[in-house]
Amino acid sequence: MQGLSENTGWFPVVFRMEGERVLVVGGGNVAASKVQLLVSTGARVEVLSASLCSELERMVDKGAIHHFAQDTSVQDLQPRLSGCRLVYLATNDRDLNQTLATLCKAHNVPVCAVDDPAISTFITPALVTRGKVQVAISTGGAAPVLARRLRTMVERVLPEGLHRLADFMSAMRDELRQRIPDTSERRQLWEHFLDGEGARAALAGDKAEATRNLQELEEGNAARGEVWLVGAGPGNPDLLTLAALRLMQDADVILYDNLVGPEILNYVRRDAERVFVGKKRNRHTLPQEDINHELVRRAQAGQRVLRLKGGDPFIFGRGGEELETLVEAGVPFRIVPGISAANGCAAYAGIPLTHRDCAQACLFITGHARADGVLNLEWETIALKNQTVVIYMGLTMISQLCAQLVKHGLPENWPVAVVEKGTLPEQRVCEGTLATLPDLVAEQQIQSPALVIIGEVVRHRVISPHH
Ligand SMILES: C[C@@]1(CC(=O)O)C2=NC(=C\c3[nH]c(c(CCC(=O)O)c3CC(=O)O)Cc3[nH]c(c(CC(=O)O)c3CCC(=O)O)/C=C3\N/C(=C\2)[C@@H](CCC(=O)O)[C@]3(C)CC(=O)O)/[C@H]1CCC(=O)O
Ligand SMILES: NC(=O)c1ccc[n+]([C@@H]2O[C@H](COP(=O)([O-])OP(=O)(O)OC[C@H]3O[C@@H](n4cnc5c(N)ncnc54)[C@H](O)[C@@H]3O)[C@@H](O)[C@H]2O)c1
Repeated sequence: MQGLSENTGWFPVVFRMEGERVLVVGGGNVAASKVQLLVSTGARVEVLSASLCSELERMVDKGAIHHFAQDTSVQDLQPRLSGCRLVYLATNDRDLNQTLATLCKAHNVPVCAVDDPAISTFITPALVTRGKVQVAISTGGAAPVLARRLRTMVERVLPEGLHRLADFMSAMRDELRQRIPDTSERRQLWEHFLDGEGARAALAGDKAEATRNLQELEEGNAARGEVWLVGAGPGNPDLLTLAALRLMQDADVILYDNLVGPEILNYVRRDAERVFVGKKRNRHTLPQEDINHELVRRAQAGQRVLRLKGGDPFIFGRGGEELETLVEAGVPFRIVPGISAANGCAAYAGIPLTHRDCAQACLFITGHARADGVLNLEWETIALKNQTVVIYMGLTMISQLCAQLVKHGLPENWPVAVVEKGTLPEQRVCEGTLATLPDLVAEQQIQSPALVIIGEVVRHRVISPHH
């Protein structure tokens, strides 16, 4: 299914730990780091180890944990397992950890051997905590240091008062549930709240202002749909804008084309409805008029509709036509530009689109032919030196294109490149000339989506030694 990532084998859930018994075997620094996390959940922690590091000793002295001063064998552990929620094996004895893990599994008690994810039935994620808000980061045991680095990054972006915001929302939830029984209406209200002044007030601890703002939103809360026309860029999710990402997380429904791949759709809110509206050359799944109509219909029903387009909506994206319909119907909209294929492919192929030595201009052209198969272009203005020509959707007409440019005055050895699946890991670049390219494309079986770049800048192509 599109949008689902591959099988990870691990599933993060959030367990209620208050008052639960947890055993930790081992008394070193690693045991201490797990014990600290566990104690902060309200779990009853029992540590089994002959020796304790100073931190664990301090916790025993404070009465925060129970200590059984014994080196642990199967016989010692077995009678303690009943009624036990989790077991950590944190000794420095790999064989022992393995034997004890087998015992725990036989008794169906979840176990983490800190030196061996392969025999563990659970592992500990890196955690960022702001009151009730917890962000858990796991690499499935692959790279704990990476998990730790990501934790630092998340720490930096989460706002300081997040716990206050969560507490405020929690406190208002019951009331709101009674006043607004409809779930999707309630969710929309919360999202408007989070976008605005109310959330800022709650973060800063100003409950009165936050309450006032929420009330205002509620009073003016006739469900109001809108359409967001968003460019998703050339394919690589690294090239999404922050605005695109935010709207992808907020939308109720998304209408997307072929050029928006699963890599991008992965970033759309999980429970948003997804509508594929197709669009491959000459094979529209939904005709453009139906798409326009669908956008209006859904917005008028109160949905926040994300119209997600490959590249930029205003560059060969028919975004203009969709907006005209919205304006006629009085539907509010927002436009978010995307990185167009020309920019993305040029950068990822290392071809500068302009260059002081040879190109002072750059033309973007669509290579989409008329129904009779003829390319109807202003060849005199295209077949010029000192400029770069970028052709979108030019692959099927490549022979005609090259022939016309030679016929209108460009030399046969004029450089041309085709970038297939630009910006994605599978990207291929095929370089040739107006004379050789059509055969090269056929030989190398270049497929769409592909972008054609014509001009001397192709000779200035640069490739980083690290790639
Ligand atoms: C997230 C964090 C939580 C925590 O510890 O609370 C955590 N490890 C952290 C740090 C860390 N761990 C290690 C180093 C030293 C560098 C290195 O050696 O690589 C550092 C860095 C440091 O300390 O800075 C060594 C190490 N760790 C494991 C092995 C065994 C192995 O992989 O085979 C070895 C090799 C031992 C050796 O060879 O001697 C195994 C596990 N470590 C996990 C979690 C689980 C997987 C989580 C995931 O990725 O999903 C898992 C499977 C089991 C578990 O512990 O539950 C915590 C971040 C703390 C934070 O938030 O700052
Ligand atoms: N998961 C992680 O986050 C992580 C991080 C670093 C290291 N490690 C691994 O975790 C292991 C423990 O690391 P550490 O730094 O805490 O080691 P450590 O040597 O400081 O501590 C080992 C502890 O285990 C105790 N122990 C030994 N045999 C025991 C037994 N039979 N019963 C009860 N306790 C026993 C020792 O008394 C000691 O307190 C290491 O082998 C290392 O490979 C895991």
